Amino acid sequence: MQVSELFVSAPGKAILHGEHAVVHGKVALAVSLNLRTYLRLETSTTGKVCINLPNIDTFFCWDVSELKQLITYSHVMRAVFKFLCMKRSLVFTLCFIFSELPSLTVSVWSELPTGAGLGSSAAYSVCLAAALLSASGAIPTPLKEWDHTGRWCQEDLELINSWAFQGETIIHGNPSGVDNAVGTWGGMLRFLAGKIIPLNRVPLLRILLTNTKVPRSTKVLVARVKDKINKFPSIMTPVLDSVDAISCTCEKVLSEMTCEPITGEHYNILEELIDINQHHLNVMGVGHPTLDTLCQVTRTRGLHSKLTGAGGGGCGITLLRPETDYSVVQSTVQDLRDCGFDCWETSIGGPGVQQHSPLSIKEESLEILRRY
Ligand SMILES: Nc1ncnc2c1ncn2[C@@H]1O[C@H](COP(=O)(O)OP(=O)(O)OP(=O)(O)O)[C@@H](O)[C@H]1O
Ligand SMILES: C[C@@](O)(CCO)CC(=O)[O-]
Ligand SMILES: [Mg+2]
Repeated sequence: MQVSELFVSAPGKAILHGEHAVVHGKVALAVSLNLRTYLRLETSTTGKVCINLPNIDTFFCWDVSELKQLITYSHVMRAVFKFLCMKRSLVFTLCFIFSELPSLTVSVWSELPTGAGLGSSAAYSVCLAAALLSASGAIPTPLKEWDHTGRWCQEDLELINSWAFQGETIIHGNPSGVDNAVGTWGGMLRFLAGKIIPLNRVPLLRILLTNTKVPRSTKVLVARVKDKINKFPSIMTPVLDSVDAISCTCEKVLSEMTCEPITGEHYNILEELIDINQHHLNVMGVGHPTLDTLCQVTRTRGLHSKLTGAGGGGCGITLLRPETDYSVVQSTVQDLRDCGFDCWETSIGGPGVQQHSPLSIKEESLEILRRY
């Protein structure tokens, strides 16, 4: 073990276009949010592995000897997978990253709503991968003495991303990898079949985020879409192809907006793409009455919305034009809050996974992380 106390964080994400279709090899455009998950890892001599997840009211503590027995008892892979069902990704990661099971405490605290479409599972998996890889010495800790945050080099980020993908596989079943890629690299990405292209030339977008607060599981929704594709392949394939074309058109428009004067027509196209994609997502069976309400309410204010992430409730995004007046945003937010939703204007493009000094973490988050 290389460290005694380590803090890392990773951002959540919003998918502009391509959710679900991306699982089936189509393009997705996704962007990091300035809402993050924080993780504290502390090595100890207690002979225990403890994990504290206050966001989901889950607290575990196991004797290292108990975990060791389980690992050597049967075939390693089988044991690990049996484990996973009960004890989630931590043990999985521990078994493979460390040659000796270490004694440590991991605490996670997130600003993201859990299970709401903003990539909370990926941010969690990215943090866990980065912290455990660093603690084991597989990658260095990038924080310099005089800095408050540190970022890993490209090669280390690739390793973190690949482990985070394993975490997502446990939580999601069949993830595309787009969420953990955004959690790892941050910024805006084009994602296609595991290929990640950072989009550096994109305009500053104003986005309203709405959480319908309807709980849902990405795993269940991804499986639902797969069933539908298997049942109606000739009907669903064109829908997925159309979503792919929407992502590509959106990417082209965003790129044009950085090299020519932004016009109303650019925004008209972005809005139409949002509307069409929302219809497609309903066709895939991942809509929800609350998401319909979101679209209707924002439409009465001249704004366009779609679900983001896996759908079935959770969060939606609303595109704001640069000229959208503050009073319009305020009234829309109020209308949506009156529907029982959480709603806020958000900034996008936060940095990917990073290591922190305690000084760079908000006091209240630090207090929660050190409480256990
Ligand atoms: N802060 C956290 N602490 C512990 N577990 C978490 C945390 N955040 C996410 N998780 C795990 O991720 C699960 C939610 O993942 P899920 O993929 O369904 O939703 P999401 O990632 O928020 O949305 P989407 O995948 O649509 O972006 C939770 O049930 C929990 O197992
Ligand atoms: C629904 C989905 O496309 C996005 C979830 O944020 C699933 C995935 O890509 O793994
Ligand atoms: Mg998820």
